[in-house]
Amino acid sequence: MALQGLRVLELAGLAPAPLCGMILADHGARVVRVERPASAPAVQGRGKRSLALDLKQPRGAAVLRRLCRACDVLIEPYRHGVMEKLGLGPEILLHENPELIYARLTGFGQTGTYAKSAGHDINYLALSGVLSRLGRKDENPYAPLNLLADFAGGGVLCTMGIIMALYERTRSSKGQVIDASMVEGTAYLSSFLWKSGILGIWNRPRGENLLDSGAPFYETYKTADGKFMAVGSIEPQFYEQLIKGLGLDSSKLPSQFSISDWPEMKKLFADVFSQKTQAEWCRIFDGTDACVTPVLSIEDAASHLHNKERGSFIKNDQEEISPRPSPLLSRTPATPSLRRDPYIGEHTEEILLEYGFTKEEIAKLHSDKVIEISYPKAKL
Ligand SMILES: C[C@H](CCC[C@@H](C)[C@H]1CC[C@H]2[C@@H]3[C@H](O)C[C@@H]4C[C@H](O)CC[C@]4(C)[C@H]3C[C@H](O)[C@]12C)C(=O)SCCNC(=O)CCNC(=O)[C@H](O)C(C)(C)COP(=O)(O)OP(=O)(O)OC[C@H]1O[C@@H](n2cnc3c(N)ncnc32)[C@H](O)[C@@H]1OP(=O)(O)O
Repeated sequence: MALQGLRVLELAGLAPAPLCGMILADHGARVVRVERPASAPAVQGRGKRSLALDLKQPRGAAVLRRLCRACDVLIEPYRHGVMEKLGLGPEILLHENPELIYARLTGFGQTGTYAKSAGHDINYLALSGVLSRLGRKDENPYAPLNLLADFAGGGVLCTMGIIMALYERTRSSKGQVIDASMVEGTAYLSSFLWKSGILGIWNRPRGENLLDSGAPFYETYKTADGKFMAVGSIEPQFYEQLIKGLGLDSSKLPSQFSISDWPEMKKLFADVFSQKTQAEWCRIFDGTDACVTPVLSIEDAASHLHNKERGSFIKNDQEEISPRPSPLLSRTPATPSLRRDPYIGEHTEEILLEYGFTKEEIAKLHSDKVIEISYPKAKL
């Protein structure tokens, strides 16, 4: 795997940092999740091991410093100032390990008025400018779950930063600090919104444009069985196939880009789509270039023929289904762990031994409650 041998410490965070760590683990990195003792169970722990360590105790922070001397990447997801307060700021850790990649994944970044403020995906999305463009006509802006800022602008772009820093390190033998702000990450991945002004596709109010549910040919429609179809027939040659599949006569319809007719066209399409089930529409549109696909549920996505053929989803030893790592690397593909996510502190001892702690040191840290060791219950 591409990241075989890479040592990563991921300090436990809510959503974005765990995705970042999981991507690295899927590609072979040895990711240790450093968790607060007695904390809530983590998610997105695929392929990781868990170390329960109390960083609030000076000896706990000292343990982390020692681990950082021997690792490649540290991912920290706390507000600016938290790591410094613990004596674990980048100046100290990079001084002790100049090759360390110190990735700071926060909402507002390390500087600026909001740097120390609490926030969540919706706040970062709002401050990036992107939220103002999301939503339907005459409705309030709408955040698409916590996918855009937390995961795309946060977890994924932070992973990219780490990979770029690792690549640069092969030349310089030097680590560096990554300031991954989810506000900026969200804006950056949405560069199209800023850089496509010349196309004139965003100059109407929210929900009245080509790609924001304004156009009848870029929309979802309810089917007779209460499911939905997604329509993305933008180009005229594909739109023509949509009209054909719907059984309509294009000579009797307004032209595709007659914006004033869009609301009426939507009503027409909605009426037609409501007359057949999702399966019936799939039989009509599958194999055509109409750009019409079923809106699958999270549960159904894995069993769709196309996704099955590609093995796009995997099942772990608990029968839990999740997406396979993407993209696919031809020579060094990711081979994600199929084991369940770790319990908090399940690997504390194993990890500390691996990083050079003695059994006596571990026992002392344990009896002083600096670390927590939990053993998985045996299956009887
Ligand atoms: C929309 C998403 C978030 C969705 C997450 C949800 C899935 C979950 C959120 C709440 C969960 C529920 C809740 O916990 C209640 C139940 C608990 C139960 O066990 C399970 C069911 C629950 C219902 C549970 C269910 C789900 O899990 C939830 C619904 C996001 O947007 S995520 C992105 C958030 N933003 C960021 O990550 C940006 C950077 N971070 C921050 O800005 C802040 O961390 C944040 C997120 C605002 C939180 O602020 P907070 O004050 O809590 O933390 P920090 O200021 O960063 O400081 C961290 C403190 O923790 C200390 N610490 C850290 N590690 C250790 C350690 N190993 N040992 C000891 N102490 C540690 C650190 O020293 C800091 O202490 P101080 O505050 O004293 O300095």
